[in-house]
Amino acid sequence: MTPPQMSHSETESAADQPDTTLDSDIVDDNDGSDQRTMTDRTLLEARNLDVYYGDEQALTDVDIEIPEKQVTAVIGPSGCGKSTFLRSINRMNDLVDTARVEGDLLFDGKNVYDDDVDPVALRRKIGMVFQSPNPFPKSIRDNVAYGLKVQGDDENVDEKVETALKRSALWDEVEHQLDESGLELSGGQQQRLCIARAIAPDPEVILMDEPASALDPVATSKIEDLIEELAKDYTVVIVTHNMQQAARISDKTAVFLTGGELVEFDDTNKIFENPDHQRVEDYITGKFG
Ligand SMILES: Nc1ncnc2c1ncn2[C@@H]1O[C@H](COP(=O)(O)OP(=O)(O)OP(=O)(O)O)[C@@H](O)[C@H]1O
Repeated sequence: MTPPQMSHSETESAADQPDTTLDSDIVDDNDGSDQRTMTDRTLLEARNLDVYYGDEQALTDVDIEIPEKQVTAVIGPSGCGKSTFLRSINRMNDLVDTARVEGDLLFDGKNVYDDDVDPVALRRKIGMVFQSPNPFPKSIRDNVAYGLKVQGDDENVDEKVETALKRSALWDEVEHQLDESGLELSGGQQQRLCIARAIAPDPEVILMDEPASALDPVATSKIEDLIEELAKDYTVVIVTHNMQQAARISDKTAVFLTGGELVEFDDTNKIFENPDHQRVEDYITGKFG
């Protein structure tokens, strides 16, 4: 079951909380070069992570180390906890009353569930893009500027909006209509607008929950190209039902199976060509799920 999408008002109220800077020593090493600077440095790590909704356990003892500036795909059958895992990374599960988290979720070595972490500051560092494009009923410019304004960042807004729209491969299509409504764009353009909104505050991680599942093949292909491009500068974690998509665009793949168990996590080629676990092979080859 896919949990309900957050409404705009929920998003705004989450983002309107007081802003403090996350305790983090991450250095912005984006030099703007076109070369993919893949490293195996761990940026996100779950240790013995359990997530419950009331009495129901959605994630069971998850251990994973997600490398920076790579694309990590999260796959598995419906209800296995993929979205729950994604939402535990930037504490979106905080917005679900019954959700409870145990264990550690480290972002650059800092547990995001520590008392001194402000979820709003965290979500600035770890942005999110949802399944259905959800632009605000505002102009294209204001949609992208929204994340900046919430943080009180009102310097060089136009420049930052332009940069975000260029990075999300939308600028060329909208540069002459920035004051028109974001809702008038096509579905694929709306999703790239949401990606621009997520990257405007210059996060380090972008979480994507089936970002292309509502799009046609051409728009999907553009989003896939964009995701590969984004991984030059950002760490991308993407939930997808589409195994071909995971195989095409990801460097690492995490396979969750029923019960919220992370069964295997490895290089994408290894997972798709020679997984260690029979259950993973059965899932990949379509024997179930
Ligand atoms: N808000 C919620 N309240 C209660 N239970 C929930 C909630 N969200 C998810 N669950 C339950 O947690 C389990 C994992 O759900 P989750 O949405 O994370 O799985 P998923 O793998 O992303 O599924 P899908 O592929 O269908 O989107 C399921 O049993 C689901 O019913």
